[in-house]
Amino acid sequence: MAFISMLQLVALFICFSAFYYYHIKSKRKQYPALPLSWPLLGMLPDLFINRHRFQDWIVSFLAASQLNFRFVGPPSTNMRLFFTCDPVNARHIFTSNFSNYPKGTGLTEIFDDVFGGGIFNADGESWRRQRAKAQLVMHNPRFRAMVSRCIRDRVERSLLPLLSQLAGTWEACDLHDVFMRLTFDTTTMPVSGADMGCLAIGLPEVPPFARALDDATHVLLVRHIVPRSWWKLLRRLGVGFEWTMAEALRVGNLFLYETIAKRRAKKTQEGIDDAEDLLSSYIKDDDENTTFLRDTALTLIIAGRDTTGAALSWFFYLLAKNQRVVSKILEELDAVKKSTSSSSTDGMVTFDSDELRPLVYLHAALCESLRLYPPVPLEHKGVLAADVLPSGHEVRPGDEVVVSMYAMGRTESVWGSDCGEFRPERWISDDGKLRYVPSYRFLSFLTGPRTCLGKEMVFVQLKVVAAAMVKNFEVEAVPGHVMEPKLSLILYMKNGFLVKVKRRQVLNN
Ligand code: HEM
Repeated sequence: MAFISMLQLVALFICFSAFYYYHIKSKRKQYPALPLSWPLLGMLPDLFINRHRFQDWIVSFLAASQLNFRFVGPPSTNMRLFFTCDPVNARHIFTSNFSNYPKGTGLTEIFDDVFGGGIFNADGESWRRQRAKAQLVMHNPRFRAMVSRCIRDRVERSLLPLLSQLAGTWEACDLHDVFMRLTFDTTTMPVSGADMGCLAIGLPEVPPFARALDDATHVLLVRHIVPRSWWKLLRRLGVGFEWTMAEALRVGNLFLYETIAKRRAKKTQEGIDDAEDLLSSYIKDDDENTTFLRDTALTLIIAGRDTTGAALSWFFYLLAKNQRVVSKILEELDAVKKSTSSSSTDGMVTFDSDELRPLVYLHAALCESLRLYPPVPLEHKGVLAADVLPSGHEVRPGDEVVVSMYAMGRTESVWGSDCGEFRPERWISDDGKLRYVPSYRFLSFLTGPRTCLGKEMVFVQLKVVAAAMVKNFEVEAVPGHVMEPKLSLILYMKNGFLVKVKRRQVLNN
């Protein structure tokens, strides 16, 4: 009897599998771009198969589903993600019904040991208070002047000499690595006052703090993918990738607490003036508690360094493929009264951020690059109360809303049939001025009350670096090098960006 029922069970299983196989096959045929839901596994198999092209996979399923798609994980995990790249939904989530879409407990748990109570991980009153304070210190004109000085100094003393040396040897270099080092230096200095010296001729070994940040960022991504109970167990046991995180936090905290102690000592001995770094401003005003200072400094360093480095990398990747755009940027730069930099940079030309502010084409080209390659490609939000989005889709508590900035930048109904092209002209109106584009369509810096606080600082840095490099060097991508985004929270380049650089003939005005 038991034997027969076992046979029956096997037969039943085979029939069910065959039926399901044909059902899936016909669905695949009908909707080839949409993820399919499997018993026990939900849609995870599609995610796994497409992990090497994660962002483009999201673009394809959102395009095939009128910009909105409900993704479900294995039933046991309660993983319910509502993907959207619909601008009206983005405006609703980030602005009109902002208070219903907090970071959510799922995300705050993932980020807790890295960002602590810092602004990225805060909601409600704590977030409001931190945002007001950060806005005040970052909008201080003396802080802005310090950011401009710092980036120009690094370009003249580190970036141009390094590229000049590489140009002399016609040696290939990884420009992605160069930019990550540069922006690590140019973020850590204004945020914490520490000079990391990552970018120099010979590309010295990066300091342990920089490596710790890389490791922590990687583990944060892994925590997004594996079920919560798994990574929490590994963390309790202190093994696997959670061991890496523990070590990264140890190294990171050592650096941060030492830096805070130095700033405090300086305050006691010499006082602190307005022109100094953000950490000093926090200490000067009300000397917040040490944990808060650590969380804030780390949040701002992570917020600024890799995003800006990734933005520069993708911008030069697009320029390398679009010489027409390079020529137009050069034309615009030729009209600027240039300041020739010091002899240490071999007569190369650099620009001050004030000289670059009026340049429309350069600004348009940077926005165009940020549209196609937003350094933060996805934004997650929790759902407090059940709601109906403007697209008509319902979301309920326990769902996670995932807005794809990467997909929105590549959506025809938002940017037109040439949305895949790099065309800075789309940002310029007929009278030659910058065209107004609502921030819920150009989401690279988010929109609404949580809009990026570093946006102005970013454009200053991007312009000073881009202008100096375009003016003094020709950048050629090494043929055959495959360029694609890495599966990560930031849009890094998976294989780096191998280039060769050549000095450009500079005619001084
Ligand atoms: C190209 C460079 C950058 C891009 C694309 C970018 C993008 C973003 C995005 C998408 C957010 C929203 C993140 C979230 O809420 O989950 C954000 C928030 C933020 N960004 Fe940036 N960012 C960049 C550079 C910077 C820099 C250089 C700083 C300052 C050092 C900075 C400071 C912040 C802060 C403080 C927030 C939190 C705002 C809040 O929660 O109220 N960002 N940024």
